[in-house]
Amino acid sequence: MKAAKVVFVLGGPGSGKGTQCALIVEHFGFTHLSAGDLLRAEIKSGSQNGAMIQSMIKEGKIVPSEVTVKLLQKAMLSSDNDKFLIDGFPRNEENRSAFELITGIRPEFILFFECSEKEMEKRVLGRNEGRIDDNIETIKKRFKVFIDSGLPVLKHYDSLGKLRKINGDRMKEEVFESVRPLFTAFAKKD
Ligand SMILES: Nc1ncnc2c1ncn2[C@@H]1O[C@H](COP(=O)(O)OP(=O)(O)OP(=O)(O)O)[C@@H](O)[C@H]1O
Ligand SMILES: Nc1ccn([C@@H]2O[C@H](COP(=O)(O)O)[C@@H](O)[C@H]2O)c(=O)n1
Repeated sequence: MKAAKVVFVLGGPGSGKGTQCALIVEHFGFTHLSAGDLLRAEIKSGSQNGAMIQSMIKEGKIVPSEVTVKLLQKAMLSSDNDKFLIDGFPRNEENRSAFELITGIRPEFILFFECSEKEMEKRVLGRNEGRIDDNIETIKKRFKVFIDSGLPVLKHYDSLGKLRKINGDRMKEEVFESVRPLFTAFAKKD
């Protein structure tokens, strides 16, 4: 597992992480692992953690790291690929340290989409995927959790010189033109 190359993809709810990950997969052959999608699949699977995860997501809270890291680790181990985009993770310092401790992996870099709350709110409310957390009450809670728990993670990686900030407040094609050079450089290095 230590040979795996990981890029963490972060940003507030609706900043466009999943959308840009799909484009990176298409152009650069990464495997996309969304922590949120893995947690939602765990609810659907009837796992004994399902009820707890559902209630945390409904409240916009962060699920205990052990649960999320195990899901990520399982997905990575069952993949043939060695390049992963881990989307929506780490959401707090506990997520970060648990991942490093359990997997022994340090990320190559962190892709961070900066976007205004007004734009993120508009996008999430317009998403129409039937998510239990895409309502104005939960969105406000998710914004607060992002500021309180997510910013310290970004500061940590910034101090290591690993943070790559992208203006996510533009059309998705324009955003991707800022993302592309980071992965072109990474592919050359590889
Ligand atoms: N640059 C963009 N401009 C306009 N709409 C966008 C843009 N990027 C994504 N969207 C739309 O906004 C919504 C949220 O995007 P997406 O799911 O990629 O965000 P996210 O950061 O992964 O959100 P979350 O963390 O809540 O899962 C989707 O409906 C998507 O189609
Ligand atoms: N590392 C994470 C990621 C997500 N969650 C929970 O899932 C919700 C939805 O996440 P998205 O990335 O799909 O927006 C999020 O609000 C958390 O409740 C988590 O606990 N830990």
